Amino acid sequence: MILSVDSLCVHIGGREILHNLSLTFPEGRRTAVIGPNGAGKSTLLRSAAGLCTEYDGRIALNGQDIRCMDRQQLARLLAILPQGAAAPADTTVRELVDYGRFPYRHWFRRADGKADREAVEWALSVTHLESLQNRQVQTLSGGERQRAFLAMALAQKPKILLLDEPTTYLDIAHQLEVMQIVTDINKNYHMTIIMVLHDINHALQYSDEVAVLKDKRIWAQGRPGEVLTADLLADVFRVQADVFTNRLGAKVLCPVALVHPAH
Ligand SMILES: Nc1ncnc2c1ncn2[C@@H]1O[C@H](COP(=O)(O)OP(=O)(O)OP(=O)(O)O)[C@@H](O)[C@H]1O
Repeated sequence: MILSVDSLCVHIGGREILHNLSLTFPEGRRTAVIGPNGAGKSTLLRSAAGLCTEYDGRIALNGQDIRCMDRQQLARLLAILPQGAAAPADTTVRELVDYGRFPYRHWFRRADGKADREAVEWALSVTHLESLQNRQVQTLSGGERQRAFLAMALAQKPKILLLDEPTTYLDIAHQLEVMQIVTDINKNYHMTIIMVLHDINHALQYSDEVAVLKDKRIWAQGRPGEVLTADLLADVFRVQADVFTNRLGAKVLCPVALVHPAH
């Protein structure tokens, strides 16, 4: 399942947010979308998920325009974990994950089918939430809550998973845990992952492709190790960075200082 964005222009409140943006997300790969605050990363993800419908251009799944799909049809192919997702009060983890089955339900069929139960069990299992399934979502820690929302998106059994800053507010161990779960899902189930990340080193370590957004446009795109350089960080983020090789032999960028504008 290939997600392609062609000549995408988004205006919100009379302001241009994305300008003539074209991009193809490779099937079965993990793509990191990075860029400064306000570059339009969330808008790109929300548009691709059908949540932002006021745009010019074309967004397609395997060549089919998403505007020609109804909400349930799109949700069987693509799931999004948005920033700051909130659960209704008094919802248990299992109930939350079960909401992820909405693309497969009809108004006249409320009862759970076998496929629904299996999808919920699977989503709870890959996110290591079995023991927490009867807890109220509002009692979970930040890391546990993030896994619960991830499980809800997975219960949709999508071909493509969109994650908007999935590690925000998590400590470093829980950040790595979420990134590892996402990597396992990608490897074991061939699910395409598209994730907005702020941590450049997560993009280096956990993605196969990177798309860099700046000033409403794609600034650079390609393999993370080639695209993410000290020069790019200076150009895009105005940050000086040192480059290291870590103990796994992987490239690491360490931000050191702001680039001072030339006088
Ligand atoms: N509903 C909205 N109403 C008005 N402006 C909006 C709306 N949604 C987004 N914007 C504006 O569009 C621009 C891009 O926002 P977006 O959230 O897509 O950026 P981002 O790259 O994801 O930023 P961040 O890294 O800070 O999350 C911002 O200037 C934002 O204020």
